[in-house]
Amino acid sequence: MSALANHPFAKMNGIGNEIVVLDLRGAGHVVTPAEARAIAGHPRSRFDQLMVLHAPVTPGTDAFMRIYNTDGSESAACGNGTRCVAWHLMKDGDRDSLTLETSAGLLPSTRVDELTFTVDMGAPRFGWDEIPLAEAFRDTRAIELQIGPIDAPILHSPSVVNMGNPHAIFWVDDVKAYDLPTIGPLLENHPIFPERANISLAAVKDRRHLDLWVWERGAGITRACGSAACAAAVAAARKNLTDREVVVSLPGGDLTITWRESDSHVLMTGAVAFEWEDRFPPQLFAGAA
Ligand SMILES: N[C@@H](CCC[C@H](N)C(=O)O)C(=O)O
Repeated sequence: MSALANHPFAKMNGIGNEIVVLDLRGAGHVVTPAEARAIAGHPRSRFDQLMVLHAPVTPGTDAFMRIYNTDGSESAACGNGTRCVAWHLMKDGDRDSLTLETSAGLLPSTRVDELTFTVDMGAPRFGWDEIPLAEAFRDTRAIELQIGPIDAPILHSPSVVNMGNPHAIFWVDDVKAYDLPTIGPLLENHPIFPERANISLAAVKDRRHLDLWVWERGAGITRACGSAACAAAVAAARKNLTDREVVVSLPGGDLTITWRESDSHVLMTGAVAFEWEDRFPPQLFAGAA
């Protein structure tokens, strides 16, 4: 029988980004891509990201997280899921801060109020080989990439940012004027992105406000993506379109993003919601190794 049979999980969301939190600290089991897909396929445990907690690796941290997309692939960053994990680990105690870790680094997380958390998402990276891109670009504020007819591109010149995961941000006037469900997978899998990419459409409303719509690598259209909000905020500030603190409005709600001058770290603040707790039915994993 699978180690996950009858295991409890929490269904949550971070401004509409669907999250399942699975606490495997001490269990010694690593979720396989097939198990992640099986969990995503059940209505009670449907997710955009599955946040799996393992025993801490770095001394002084509280948990190491593995993050799975709907298609079973892994990511090293998920802003909305990290806030959900922070809630899960702080809900019954008297602590107001903790530090989580992924393969991309440490994520200090602080409670603002009962359902609002700030996560230090670390420093963005802008080198073409850090995104990563398949070929060298000197200026990652606007790379030479376009889709559509050569003389009348539909989308072109995205900014690219690594926030622990790869992001491309296309600048538009109205995020809903484009068919992102069709365009998103073409760009996610474009050969310029050897590890695929999360694809955002961003509209600058004023120097302190962005609209954002995201096609997520491995998950598709979601109601919110925290790392994309961070990536878009720093990309906009790098182009001097906005200040270093902005509100990013996504279909599921707002995140406040601050790109701190002192150490270049990006702070993401937003709400989480608890939906339910349940246990995985044993038959869910039949055939999923
Ligand atoms: N929704 C997340 C990002 C999830 C990871 C992404 N799909 C990837 O593969 O990098 C967020 O809130 O940051």
